[in-house]
Amino acid sequence: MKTGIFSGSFNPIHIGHLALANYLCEFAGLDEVWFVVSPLNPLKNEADLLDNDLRLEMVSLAIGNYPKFKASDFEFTLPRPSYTVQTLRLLKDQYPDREFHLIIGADNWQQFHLWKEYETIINTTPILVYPRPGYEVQENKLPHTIKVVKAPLLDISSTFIRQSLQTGKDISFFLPREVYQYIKEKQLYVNRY
Ligand SMILES: Nc1ncnc2c1ncn2[C@@H]1O[C@H](COP(=O)(O)OP(=O)(O)OP(=O)(O)O)[C@@H](O)[C@H]1O
Ligand SMILES: O=C(O)c1ccc[n+]([C@@H]2O[C@H](COP(=O)([O-])O)[C@@H](O)[C@H]2O)c1
Repeated sequence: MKTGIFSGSFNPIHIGHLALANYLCEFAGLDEVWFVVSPLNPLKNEADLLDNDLRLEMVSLAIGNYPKFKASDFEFTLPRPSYTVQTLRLLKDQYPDREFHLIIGADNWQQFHLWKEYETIINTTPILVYPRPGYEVQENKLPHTIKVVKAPLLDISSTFIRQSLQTGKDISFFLPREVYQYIKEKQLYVNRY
């Protein structure tokens, strides 16, 4: 079983994340993708981060009943900040029947040398890098465990979503309908950022 680990802040999840994960399952050989919601990215500021449970709930709403996706709270009980090397270690211990592949965007790949024990991750886990406009990946210099995914590019970010919501834009087509409704009902991302 090839399982993609897509860990992230997902603050909130948007169609860019979902389309990429969908592509990886249907066209790039993954059997499933787990969206692992991170309590705290070690390199990000906590100030603009919504509660873990709210972000997880939005991921659950977003994936609906597509059988290859799973919303995961695996990192909720781990120490903070959320170090991926530790997450992968524990995942491999607890799910020895799975072959884990780490999914990251090119923005994260550019900063990968700042990640805790990044060399261990490179040596022990295949990585799928998703190109993002503005973040160049030099494919000819990559270690053999790292593959660049030729998925269609959707140049949107959670930052764009948060800022648009805060300024009152109707961006309902950038998020799954259920997530957009949830954000509106709970009035998330209104008075912050
Ligand atoms: N449009 C996108 N399509 C596919 N993957 C994305 C996209 N945006 C971000 N990612 C990747 O998804 C993972 C989780 O991203 P994250 O939750 O930080 O989203 P983000 O949109 O980059 O958020 P923010 O703008 O708050 O930094 C990261 O590896 C990131 O590179
Ligand atoms: O392990 C690290 O040192 C590390 C450094 C930066 C980011 N990460 C992880 O990378 C994932 C993507 O983060 P984000 O905020 O871009 O969605 C998230 O799961 C973070 O915990 C991990």
